[in-house]
Amino acid sequence: MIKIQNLVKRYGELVALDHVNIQIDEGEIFGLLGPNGSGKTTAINCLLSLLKFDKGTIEILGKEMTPSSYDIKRNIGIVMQNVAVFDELTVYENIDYFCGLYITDNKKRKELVKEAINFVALNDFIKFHPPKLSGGLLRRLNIACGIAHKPKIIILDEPTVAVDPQSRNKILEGIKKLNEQGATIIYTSHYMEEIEQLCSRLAILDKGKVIACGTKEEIKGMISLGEKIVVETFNINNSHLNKMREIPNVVEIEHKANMLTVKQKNGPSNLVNIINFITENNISYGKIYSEQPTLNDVFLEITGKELRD
Ligand SMILES: Nc1ncnc2c1ncn2[C@@H]1O[C@H](COP(=O)(O)OP(=O)(O)OP(=O)(O)O)[C@@H](O)[C@H]1O
Repeated sequence: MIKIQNLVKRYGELVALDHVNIQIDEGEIFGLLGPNGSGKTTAINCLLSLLKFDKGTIEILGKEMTPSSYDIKRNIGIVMQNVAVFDELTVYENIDYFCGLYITDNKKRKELVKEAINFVALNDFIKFHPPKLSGGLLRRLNIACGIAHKPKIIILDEPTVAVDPQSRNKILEGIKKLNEQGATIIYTSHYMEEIEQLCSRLAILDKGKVIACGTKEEIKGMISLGEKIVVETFNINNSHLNKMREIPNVVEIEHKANMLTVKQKNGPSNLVNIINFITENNISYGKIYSEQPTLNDVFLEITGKELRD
């Protein structure tokens, strides 16, 4: 569906995209994850030919994307980071206007607008003007305007920023539904939980570079951290902690407020080893559980900093 090769974009001295390679297949929900300023919006704007870039090629639906590729653009729905609707038009009129840019048949457009309104659950607000809507409802209107014409590719640039949890869930459910109906989705976010929940594959961007790309499992497999074992303990001392560091696969130990976190490399009996140590040393414990690495752990191990620094 989309092939980005060796994309370089500079703003003066700043290299905003540094030889980015990404391929997105039909039917995927592809996540672009990265901290603020990592280049997500720049990548989207290059993809849409809204920005000129310095080097590289972009193909969409098998053809080179250029500013005048209207046949390709007709197949793309875009939901920008900043809400872009007309305050003078009602909810209904806004969706009808954006849909009308692509669909000229009045009857068909009416059906599509109705469908989009149902889809984002704005039925009770169709006569409202945007300034009267809450932040979450406004974002839902923005989405309806971007998707009403049923495009093959839908690009959403951080659509849940500053949205209440209820609207956020509705937006995420809606994106899954659009994908089930056949749309290929590109979703940018700096929330790793959303990307984990939604996306089949993802690329992690940092300072304009793709530092990891693949399925969640592939990306988590790139790092040495296998799992984190967390134990609620009450009488553990420094001598115990030092001995635990010698248990096979243990790479890091932290003990804070009665919670012991043991980071381990992949291994067959990590949890058993920790439980055995605790019981053999008469350490009293409450909860004990094992956590798989998160995308933040991947980011931390590769870049040395937290995703949300
Ligand atoms: N028009 C511009 N002129 C100069 N620098 C820019 C311009 N637009 C973006 N940048 C810089 O390019 C880098 C990438 O910005 P971009 O907006 O693409 O990142 P982002 O990952 O989308 O961030 P955010 O999550 O904050 O939207 C940042 O360092 C930003 O300051």
